[in-house]
Amino acid sequence: MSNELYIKICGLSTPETVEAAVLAGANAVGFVFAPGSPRTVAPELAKNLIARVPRDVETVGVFRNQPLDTVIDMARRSGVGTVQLHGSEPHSDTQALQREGFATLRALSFDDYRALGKSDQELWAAERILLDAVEPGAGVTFDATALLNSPPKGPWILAGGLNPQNVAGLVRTLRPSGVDVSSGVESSRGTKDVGLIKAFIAAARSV
Ligand SMILES: O=C(O)c1ccccc1NCC(=O)[C@H](O)[C@H](O)COP(=O)(O)O
Repeated sequence: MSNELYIKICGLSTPETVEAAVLAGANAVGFVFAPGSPRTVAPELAKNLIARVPRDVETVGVFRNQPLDTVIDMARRSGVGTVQLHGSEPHSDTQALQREGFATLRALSFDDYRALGKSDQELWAAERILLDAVEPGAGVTFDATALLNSPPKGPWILAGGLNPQNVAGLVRTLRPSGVDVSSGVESSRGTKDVGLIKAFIAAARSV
Protein backbone atom coordinates (compact mmCIF):
# COMPACT_ATOMS: atom_id res chain seq x y z
CA MET A 1 0.00 0.00 0.00
CA SER A 2 1.35 3.47 -0.85
CA ASN A 3 1.12 6.47 1.49
CA GLU A 4 -1.96 7.71 -0.35
CA LEU A 5 -5.19 6.82 1.44
CA TYR A 6 -6.59 3.65 -0.13
CA ILE A 7 -10.29 3.95 -0.93
CA LYS A 8 -12.46 0.92 -1.67
CA ILE A 9 -16.06 1.22 -2.79
CA CYS A 10 -17.76 -2.08 -2.07
CA GLY A 11 -20.93 -3.85 -3.20
CA LEU A 12 -21.06 -2.48 -6.75
CA SER A 13 -23.37 -4.03 -9.32
CA THR A 14 -23.89 -1.59 -12.20
CA PRO A 15 -21.64 -0.16 -14.94
CA GLU A 16 -22.59 3.43 -13.98
CA THR A 17 -21.50 3.08 -10.37
CA VAL A 18 -18.31 1.19 -11.20
CA GLU A 19 -17.40 3.91 -13.69
CA ALA A 20 -18.22 6.66 -11.18
CA ALA A 21 -16.03 5.05 -8.51
CA VAL A 22 -13.11 4.68 -10.93
CA LEU A 23 -13.42 8.22 -12.33
CA ALA A 24 -13.69 9.72 -8.85
CA GLY A 25 -10.41 8.05 -7.87
CA ALA A 26 -11.25 4.86 -5.99
CA ASN A 27 -8.26 2.53 -5.54
CA ALA A 28 -10.46 -0.54 -5.38
CA VAL A 29 -13.94 -1.69 -6.33
CA GLY A 30 -15.64 -4.55 -4.53
CA PHE A 31 -18.16 -7.17 -5.64
CA VAL A 32 -20.06 -9.22 -3.07
CA PHE A 33 -20.08 -12.96 -3.80
CA ALA A 34 -21.25 -13.88 -0.31
CA PRO A 35 -24.82 -15.19 -0.57
CA GLY A 36 -27.77 -13.49 1.07
CA SER A 37 -26.81 -9.84 0.62
CA PRO A 38 -28.85 -7.33 -1.41
CA ARG A 39 -25.50 -6.66 -3.12
CA THR A 40 -24.70 -10.24 -4.12
CA VAL A 41 -23.69 -10.54 -7.77
CA ALA A 42 -22.90 -13.53 -9.97
CA PRO A 43 -19.27 -13.93 -11.07
CA GLU A 44 -20.37 -13.46 -14.69
CA LEU A 45 -21.89 -10.03 -13.92
CA ALA A 46 -18.77 -9.02 -12.02
CA LYS A 47 -16.66 -10.12 -14.99
CA ASN A 48 -18.56 -7.75 -17.29
CA LEU A 49 -18.12 -4.91 -14.80
CA ILE A 50 -14.43 -5.65 -14.29
CA ALA A 51 -13.89 -5.28 -18.04
CA ARG A 52 -14.53 -1.53 -17.46
CA VAL A 53 -11.97 -1.20 -14.68
CA PRO A 54 -8.43 0.02 -15.47
CA ARG A 55 -5.61 -2.32 -14.43
CA ASP A 56 -4.35 0.01 -11.70
CA VAL A 57 -7.64 -0.22 -9.82
CA GLU A 58 -7.90 -3.28 -7.57
CA THR A 59 -10.87 -5.57 -8.12
CA VAL A 60 -12.04 -7.32 -4.98
CA GLY A 61 -14.39 -10.27 -4.53
CA VAL A 62 -16.03 -10.44 -1.10
CA PHE A 63 -16.76 -13.86 0.43
CA ARG A 64 -18.08 -14.99 3.79
CA ASN A 65 -17.68 -18.51 5.18
CA GLN A 66 -17.78 -20.20 1.76
CA PRO A 67 -15.71 -23.33 1.00
CA LEU A 68 -12.22 -22.48 -0.22
CA ASP A 69 -12.66 -24.29 -3.56
CA THR A 70 -15.90 -22.32 -4.17
CA VAL A 71 -14.07 -19.08 -3.39
CA ILE A 72 -11.27 -19.92 -5.81
CA ASP A 73 -13.70 -20.99 -8.53
CA MET A 74 -15.89 -17.87 -8.25
CA ALA A 75 -12.89 -15.56 -7.99
CA ARG A 76 -11.35 -17.10 -11.15
CA ARG A 77 -14.65 -16.95 -13.08
CA SER A 78 -15.15 -13.29 -12.22
CA GLY A 79 -11.55 -12.24 -12.84
CA VAL A 80 -11.07 -10.38 -9.55
CA GLY A 81 -7.46 -9.91 -8.52
CA THR A 82 -8.14 -9.81 -4.80
CA VAL A 83 -10.17 -11.98 -2.46
CA GLN A 84 -11.66 -10.47 0.70
CA LEU A 85 -12.60 -13.01 3.35
CA HIS A 86 -15.27 -11.67 5.64
CA GLY A 87 -16.20 -14.64 7.85
CA SER A 88 -14.36 -16.88 10.28
CA GLU A 89 -11.98 -18.31 7.67
CA PRO A 90 -8.60 -19.38 9.08
CA HIS A 91 -5.29 -17.73 8.29
CA SER A 92 -4.40 -20.80 6.20
CA ASP A 93 -7.19 -19.86 3.71
CA THR A 94 -5.54 -16.47 3.17
CA GLN A 95 -2.23 -18.21 2.52
CA ALA A 96 -3.84 -20.74 0.16
CA LEU A 97 -5.44 -17.91 -1.85
CA GLN A 98 -2.10 -16.15 -2.12
CA ARG A 99 -0.54 -19.36 -3.44
CA GLU A 100 -3.32 -19.42 -6.07
CA GLY A 101 -2.16 -15.96 -7.19
CA PHE A 102 -4.74 -13.74 -5.51
CA ALA A 103 -4.01 -10.71 -3.38
CA THR A 104 -5.98 -10.88 -0.14
CA LEU A 105 -7.83 -8.71 2.30
CA ARG A 106 -8.89 -10.17 5.64
CA ALA A 107 -11.90 -8.56 7.27
CA LEU A 108 -12.25 -8.87 11.03
CA SER A 109 -14.80 -7.30 13.28
CA PHE A 110 -13.10 -4.89 15.65
CA ASP A 111 -14.37 -7.01 18.55
CA ASP A 112 -12.76 -10.14 17.10
CA TYR A 113 -9.55 -8.25 16.37
CA ARG A 114 -9.30 -7.01 19.95
CA ALA A 115 -9.92 -10.51 21.28
CA LEU A 116 -6.94 -11.90 19.33
CA GLY A 117 -3.91 -12.89 21.33
CA LYS A 118 -0.60 -11.14 20.67
CA SER A 119 0.72 -13.93 18.42
CA ASP A 120 -2.46 -13.90 16.28
CA GLN A 121 -2.33 -10.10 16.01
CA GLU A 122 1.26 -10.46 14.81
CA LEU A 123 0.23 -13.14 12.31
CA TRP A 124 -2.28 -10.73 10.79
CA ALA A 125 0.17 -7.80 10.94
CA ALA A 126 1.88 -9.33 7.91
CA GLU A 127 -1.40 -9.17 5.92
CA ARG A 128 -3.76 -6.38 4.88
CA ILE A 129 -6.63 -6.38 7.31
CA LEU A 130 -9.96 -4.58 7.25
CA LEU A 131 -11.51 -3.70 10.60
CA ASP A 132 -15.29 -3.63 10.44
CA ALA A 133 -18.41 -3.60 12.57
CA VAL A 134 -19.81 -6.94 13.73
CA GLU A 135 -22.38 -7.12 10.90
CA PRO A 136 -20.69 -6.40 7.56
CA GLY A 137 -22.42 -4.12 5.09
CA ALA A 138 -24.95 -2.88 7.64
CA GLY A 139 -23.82 0.75 7.73
CA VAL A 140 -23.07 0.59 11.45
CA THR A 141 -20.05 2.29 13.01
CA PHE A 142 -18.04 0.84 15.89
CA ASP A 143 -16.21 2.61 18.67
CA ALA A 144 -12.63 2.60 17.42
CA THR A 145 -11.13 4.85 20.09
CA ALA A 146 -9.13 1.89 21.46
CA LEU A 147 -7.20 2.01 18.17
CA LEU A 148 -5.77 5.43 19.03
CA ASN A 149 -3.26 3.95 21.48
CA SER A 150 -2.57 0.65 19.76
CA PRO A 151 -3.30 0.68 16.01
CA PRO A 152 -2.58 -2.53 14.05
CA LYS A 153 1.12 -2.89 13.18
CA GLY A 154 0.49 -3.63 9.51
CA PRO A 155 -1.66 -1.92 6.85
CA TRP A 156 -5.28 -1.70 7.91
CA ILE A 157 -8.49 -0.48 6.35
CA LEU A 158 -11.30 1.12 8.31
CA ALA A 159 -14.88 0.06 7.47
CA GLY A 160 -18.27 0.08 9.14
CA GLY A 161 -20.77 2.88 8.80
CA LEU A 162 -18.53 5.29 6.91
CA ASN A 163 -20.23 7.97 4.81
CA PRO A 164 -19.41 11.31 3.14
CA GLN A 165 -20.08 13.17 6.41
CA ASN A 166 -17.95 11.17 8.84
CA VAL A 167 -15.09 9.77 6.74
CA ALA A 168 -12.73 12.78 6.85
CA GLY A 169 -12.94 13.12 10.64
CA LEU A 170 -12.34 9.41 11.20
CA VAL A 171 -9.37 9.35 8.81
CA ARG A 172 -7.88 12.40 10.53
CA THR A 173 -8.27 10.85 13.97
CA LEU A 174 -7.51 7.16 13.38
CA ARG A 175 -5.05 7.41 10.46
CA PRO A 176 -5.97 4.10 8.78
CA SER A 177 -4.14 3.03 5.60
CA GLY A 178 -7.47 2.94 3.81
CA VAL A 179 -11.25 3.15 4.03
CA ASP A 180 -14.01 0.90 2.74
CA VAL A 181 -17.66 1.83 2.30
CA SER A 182 -20.88 0.28 1.13
CA SER A 183 -24.10 1.50 2.83
CA GLY A 184 -22.88 5.09 3.13
CA VAL A 185 -22.84 5.51 -0.65
CA GLU A 186 -26.31 4.04 -1.23
CA SER A 187 -29.62 5.83 -1.76
CA SER A 188 -31.44 2.75 -0.44
CA ARG A 189 -30.16 -0.62 0.82
CA GLY A 190 -28.23 -2.28 -1.99
CA THR A 191 -28.60 0.63 -4.47
CA LYS A 192 -25.43 2.63 -5.00
CA ASP A 193 -25.67 6.37 -5.69
CA VAL A 194 -23.20 8.07 -8.05
CA GLY A 195 -23.40 11.42 -6.21
CA LEU A 196 -22.69 9.79 -2.85
CA ILE A 197 -19.76 7.82 -4.28
CA LYS A 198 -18.19 11.04 -5.60
CA ALA A 199 -18.89 12.88 -2.33
CA PHE A 200 -17.36 10.05 -0.26
CA ILE A 201 -14.15 9.93 -2.29
CA ALA A 202 -13.80 13.73 -2.30
CA ALA A 203 -14.30 13.86 1.49
CA ALA A 204 -11.82 11.03 2.12
CA ARG A 205 -9.23 12.68 -0.16
CA SER A 206 -9.69 16.08 1.56
CA VAL A 207 -7.71 14.97 4.63
O1 LIG B 1 -21.96 -5.73 1.85
C1 LIG B 1 -22.48 -6.80 2.18
O2 LIG B 1 -23.70 -6.98 2.10
C2 LIG B 1 -21.62 -7.90 2.73
C3 LIG B 1 -22.19 -9.16 2.93
C4 LIG B 1 -21.42 -10.21 3.43
C5 LIG B 1 -20.09 -10.00 3.71
C6 LIG B 1 -19.52 -8.75 3.51
C7 LIG B 1 -20.27 -7.70 3.03
N1 LIG B 1 -19.71 -6.43 2.84
C8 LIG B 1 -18.36 -6.18 3.13
C9 LIG B 1 -17.78 -4.86 2.93
O3 LIG B 1 -16.65 -4.76 2.48
C10 LIG B 1 -18.49 -3.61 3.38
O4 LIG B 1 -18.06 -2.60 2.56
C11 LIG B 1 -18.10 -3.28 4.81
O5 LIG B 1 -18.63 -4.28 5.65
C12 LIG B 1 -18.66 -1.92 5.24
O6 LIG B 1 -20.03 -1.88 5.06
P1 LIG B 1 -20.88 -0.58 5.45
O7 LIG B 1 -20.88 -0.48 6.94
O8 LIG B 1 -22.20 -0.84 4.88
O9 LIG B 1 -20.20 0.59 4.79
